[in-house]
Amino acid sequence: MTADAPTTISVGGDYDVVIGSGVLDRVGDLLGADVDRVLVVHPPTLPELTARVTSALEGLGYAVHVAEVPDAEAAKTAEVAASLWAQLGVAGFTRTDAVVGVGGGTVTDLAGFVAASWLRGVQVVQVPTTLLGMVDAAVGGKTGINTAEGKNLVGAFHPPAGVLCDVDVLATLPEADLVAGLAEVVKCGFIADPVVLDLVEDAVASDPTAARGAANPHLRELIERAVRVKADVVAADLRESSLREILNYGHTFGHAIEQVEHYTWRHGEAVAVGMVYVAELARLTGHLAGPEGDALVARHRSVLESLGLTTTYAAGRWDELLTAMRRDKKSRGSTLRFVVLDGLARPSRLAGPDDALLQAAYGLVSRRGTSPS
Ligand SMILES: NC(=O)c1ccc[n+]([C@@H]2O[C@H](COP(=O)([O-])OP(=O)(O)OC[C@H]3O[C@@H](n4cnc5c(N)ncnc54)[C@H](O)[C@@H]3O)[C@@H](O)[C@H]2O)c1
Ligand SMILES: O=C(O)C(=O)C[C@@H](O)[C@H](O)[C@H](O)COP(=O)(O)O
Ligand SMILES: [Zn+2]
Repeated sequence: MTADAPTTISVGGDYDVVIGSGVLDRVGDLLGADVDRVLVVHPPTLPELTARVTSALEGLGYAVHVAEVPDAEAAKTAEVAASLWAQLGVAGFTRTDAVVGVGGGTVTDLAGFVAASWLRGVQVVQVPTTLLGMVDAAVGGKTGINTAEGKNLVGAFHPPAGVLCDVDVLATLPEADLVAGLAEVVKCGFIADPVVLDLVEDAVASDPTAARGAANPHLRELIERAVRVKADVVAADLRESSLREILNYGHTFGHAIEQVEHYTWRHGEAVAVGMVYVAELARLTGHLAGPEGDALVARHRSVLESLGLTTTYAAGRWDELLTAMRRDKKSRGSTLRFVVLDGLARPSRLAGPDDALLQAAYGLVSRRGTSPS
């Protein structure tokens, strides 16, 4: 692999994810024909990257409109979505116009949802600027916003026209955000591609500090491997009828933490605890058994903790967590469902486990205090 040459990963032949160094100005290449107007949705934190994308598009002759949205999870609300619909309406966006999301997963989720719902669907090009956005949120067409009752409860499946990942932009990403993105990368290792785990462990062994940042020697390969895992899964099952659920590994408990903590935890931080929770649940329910099962649960803790991720959560919150978990999209009626592992890269499902086992798994990840770091 040449680090400098862009890599293009096709998602089922429908669209491309372009991963490269210094590729940000190529955003126009991903827009389809006939586009006149473009709405660039961005957070307040990225003025320079937004200006680069905007001027690249203006240079190609597009009528560019910009929409600054609140940072992080505060962007994923009905009020913010409604403000963007108003802006599209005033500017006269038609079905041949486009939305471009520039930012982390919160921005690409919002931009994708607004594109999915405007005129029942206009194209969206995603320009993720966080590791988590590149390896997960911007790819695959899950778009959405939160409601007071929970995470991502309103949304649509709306695949992008293209995804542009310029790895150079990760140089300014705070370490905690990069590490949160690594949690989703590690997820791909446990559910589908164990080489990901080997690469993370190798990076930590050679330089634990570098491993947590843009200097991680395997970062480009990790991004590409995680995108391939996601691309293969969503190409086979866009609407999550079955296979796609594996990408939700660790999310039942993780989303519950995010909600209970009022989104003060990063998504990846919550998913890290969620993966340890569900690994313990798999052991308690016999999905993971014997010395191999024990070793796999221990590997969850060791890989995630070696990156500086917390693998425990405050005790005494069970009722709130359970209420939030019941709203998980994998639930069917009153039956809670989890993605569990039967072994490394052998995902399976667990439906309706005993409340006592659910709570016992919580006991195994519980501690005093609430902060993820
Ligand atoms: N749709 C999906 O399939 C999917 C998958 C995974 C996660 N998600 C969603 O993604 C969201 C989390 O995304 P996230 O972790 O990217 O968080 P985020 O969007 O909040 O970004 C994290 C922080 O990094 C800042 N930032 C972004 N790019 C930067 C850069 N290059 N340099 C410096 N700062 C930068 C942002 O301003 C923000 O403060 C959650 O809402 C989660 O539910 C969606
Ligand atoms: O793409 C998917 O499918 C995933 O589940 C990826 C997750 O990492 C992501 O956080 C997703 O937004 C969760 O979706 P939800 O359906 O549980 O809201
Ligand atoms: Zn996620």
